[in-house]
Amino acid sequence: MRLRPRPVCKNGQRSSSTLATRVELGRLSRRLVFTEQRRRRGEGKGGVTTSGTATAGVAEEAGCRWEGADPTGLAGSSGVAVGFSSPGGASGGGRGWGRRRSVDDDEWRAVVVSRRKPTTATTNRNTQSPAKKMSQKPTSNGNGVVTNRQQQHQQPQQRLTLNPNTDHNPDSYDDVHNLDFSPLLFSSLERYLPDTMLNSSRDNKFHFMRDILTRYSPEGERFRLQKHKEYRQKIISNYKPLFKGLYTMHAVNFFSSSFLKAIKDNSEESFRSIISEPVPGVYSFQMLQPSFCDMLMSEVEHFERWVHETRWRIMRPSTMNKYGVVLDDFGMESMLDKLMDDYIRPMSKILFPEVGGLTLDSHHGFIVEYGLDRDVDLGLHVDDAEVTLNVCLGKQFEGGELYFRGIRCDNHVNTDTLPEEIVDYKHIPGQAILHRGRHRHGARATTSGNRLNLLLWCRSSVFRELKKYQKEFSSWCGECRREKKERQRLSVNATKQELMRRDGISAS
Ligand SMILES: O=C(O)CCC(=O)C(=O)O
Ligand SMILES: [Fe+2]
Repeated sequence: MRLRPRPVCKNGQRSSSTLATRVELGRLSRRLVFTEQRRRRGEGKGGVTTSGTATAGVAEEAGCRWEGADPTGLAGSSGVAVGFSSPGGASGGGRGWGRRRSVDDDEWRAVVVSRRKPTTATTNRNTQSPAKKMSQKPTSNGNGVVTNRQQQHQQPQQRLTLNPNTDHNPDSYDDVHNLDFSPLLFSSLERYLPDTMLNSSRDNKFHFMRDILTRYSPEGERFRLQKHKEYRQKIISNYKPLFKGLYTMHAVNFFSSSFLKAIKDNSEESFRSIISEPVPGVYSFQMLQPSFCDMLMSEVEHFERWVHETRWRIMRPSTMNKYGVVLDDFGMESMLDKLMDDYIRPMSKILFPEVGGLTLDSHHGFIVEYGLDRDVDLGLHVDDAEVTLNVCLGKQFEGGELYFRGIRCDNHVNTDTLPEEIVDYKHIPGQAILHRGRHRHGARATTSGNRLNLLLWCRSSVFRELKKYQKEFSSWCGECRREKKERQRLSVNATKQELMRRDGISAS
């Protein structure tokens, strides 16, 4: 009857330009600089430990869920989960949670599986990312001598300064894809560059900072990230999409007009005008056009056929899914990034501000497939996400209802469910739901036909970083709120008793 925390995965970082993010990244940069100073003084364990904390804070985490063979060859010898905790004690425990095979709703059995995802591998098939270009192309050093950039960027002393240069206006790295670290972290770190570097080219600064940051990311983790990146790139360069139009965002072809209008209006009122709340904290709205749903399902079928014919070994969305595919792995990552940035974040900002709804900056996008000849059901679990988008694509099916069991923080994920928290939701093709990842849920058996759903787990690295410092109480956790109320009740009672006792004393 217990869920165990699932260590989380790392992924590339998407930027968000909120003030909170900037402040937070500023703080992380300072921590990184401090650690760098300690490392130079020979204190601590050579950067790995604390650096992990600094970079882990801004690195996104992905719930890469595996089934069966591990195509990257990185799985533990048992073939089961390889758990990762972020270095520096910033363990992922409780951020992502085990998934789940359950016989009935009340059975909480978690399978702890996790895999680090690669960092933002770009999915653009034709263009090489600026980061890649930066790292590969030999360039002129300005004296007409062509040098290898790697050498060019190797500075005799790779040091950051202790105090930031607050007058310096940092460059933006938002357009540099394929980064292992957040573009914001680079902007933030720029103020700590030595004076000689401050006015150097963006390319130079980028390499200088990346070399420093890389020292803080453990080698094993970098290896895993690299392997996953290669895995993704291999698929993308071999698989020929059926519908190319699905791989870039074409909003008018994808979304229903009511959804488009609400997003365009971009106000609380416009969002509330299209949503209903079938379960408290779960928002439902018409989202996808039937033609888009059909195309996406055909694309998935086409991909699965290609996998079968080529005997390609792919990663399933999770250990609990024998079927289903990770859309990010075969070219849809940038389209889904856009879906999160331009459509889901604006809504989450209004609906889920307290769990990082306004700073969502990375995602894990996949398709789940249910039916008697596919996965049948899904046990009770929480997602490795701050906000989850779940859209039913079709086809015809019976069963497959979602059941919800209340929102819980890490500390309370296994606590009892109150009667009012027990609510079911029936999927309708084209219809989306948006809920907190920490809203405990599962799916009942699909008893006939096939059900395919699009899932987008959206994450906020800022929220995750901040959460580390706020372990005591989560305003959004049902159990935390109950405990707080109980504490207040006890305190009021104690005060009353004390007053009565004093009254009694003075009366005698
Ligand atoms: O089957 C569904 O609709 C829910 C899937 C889900 O919760 C998940 O994959 O995390
Ligand atoms: Fe889920």
